[in-house]
Amino acid sequence: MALASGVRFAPRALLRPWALLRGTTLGRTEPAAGGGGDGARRFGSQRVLVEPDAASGVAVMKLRNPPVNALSLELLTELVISLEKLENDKTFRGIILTSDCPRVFCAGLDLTEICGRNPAHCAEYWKAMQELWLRMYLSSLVLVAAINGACPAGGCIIALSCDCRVLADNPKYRIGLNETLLGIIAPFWLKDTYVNTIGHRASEQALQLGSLFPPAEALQVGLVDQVVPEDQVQSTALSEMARWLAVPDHARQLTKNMMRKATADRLLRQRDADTQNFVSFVCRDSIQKSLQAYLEKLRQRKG
Ligand SMILES: CCCCC/C=C\C/C=C\CCC/C=C/C(=O)SCCNC(=O)CCNC(=O)[C@H](O)C(C)(C)COP(=O)(O)OP(=O)(O)OC[C@H]1O[C@@H](n2cnc3c(N)ncnc32)[C@H](O)[C@@H]1OP(=O)(O)O
Repeated sequence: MALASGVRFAPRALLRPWALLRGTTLGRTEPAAGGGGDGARRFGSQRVLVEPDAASGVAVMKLRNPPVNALSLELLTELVISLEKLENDKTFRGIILTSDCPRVFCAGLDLTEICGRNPAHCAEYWKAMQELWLRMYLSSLVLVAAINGACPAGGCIIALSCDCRVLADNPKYRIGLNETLLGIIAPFWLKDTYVNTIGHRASEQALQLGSLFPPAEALQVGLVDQVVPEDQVQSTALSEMARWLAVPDHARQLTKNMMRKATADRLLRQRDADTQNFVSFVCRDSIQKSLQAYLEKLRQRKG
């Protein structure tokens, strides 16, 4: 998206996301329940529901990839497209990102995308993950995460790439980077994002231990900005949004860029190497075995 200064803020898509979406309903516009004019029309895709409010310049973007909003390739792609659509529409200044699935904000990487898949698929998947993070982390819009459910690993990545996080006060809604407990490692750009948010020492501990923080601890460590009763998450996210939108866009955007560019540039400089590392790492037999065992444990845990 172009800034007043002419600086291009978010990187252009290096993927061709449209190719994945043939036959889906992306771009369809339908009236919101009880809605009338353009400002109340929904658009979106199969897995991302967008409720735009032109009057306030704020859109609510809901993840709806049941049962747990695992980040499938399709969900990643649809998120990038929906974000780009709102960024290109000058009506919008902010997005509230939340979940349409009960009790889960986002379960992180869709493990079925990297278990038993060939290296080419894993590479395509990881590039889509990088793309979403880059776009969200550098978005010129204000992004507020209204976290209304569990938020582990890749879910936490999504939340961390927003400007502000509001978490529902439910002890089951834990947030953090638990990768080590699955036998995998957070990539450097995710580690950097963690450090930027909660500091070096807290990240060092939390990353090694794979800590998933319950709400009070997440607030204490600075992983989220507010913890509120579940029925107040949306209204609090809107109040936060108003606070951020009270600042002139150009000043806020340039400041955001100043704070985040170095972290994003580090990935942009070594995107291919990061992809190769990811692929060779997750395709190792030992890693495949631990991911399979973890998935199996998740499946058996049911009921
Ligand atoms: C030295 C070189 C280094 C190079 C480094 C390079 C790269 C680094 C490599 C990797 C970095 C990756 C970074 C990110 C990683 C991730 O995100 S991994 C995913 C982590 N996610 C989790 O651990 C969460 C797992 N899920 C849960 O804990 C729970 O499901 C829940 C989210 C708390 C929700 O609980 P509940 O409502 O009770 O739902 P169920 O557990 O019953 O689950 C319902 C079904 O959903 C399936 N499922 C859950 N999570 C996932 C998932 N992440 N992927 C795919 N599927 C998932 C679950 O199996 C159930 O399926 P069935 O209905 O039984 O079929």
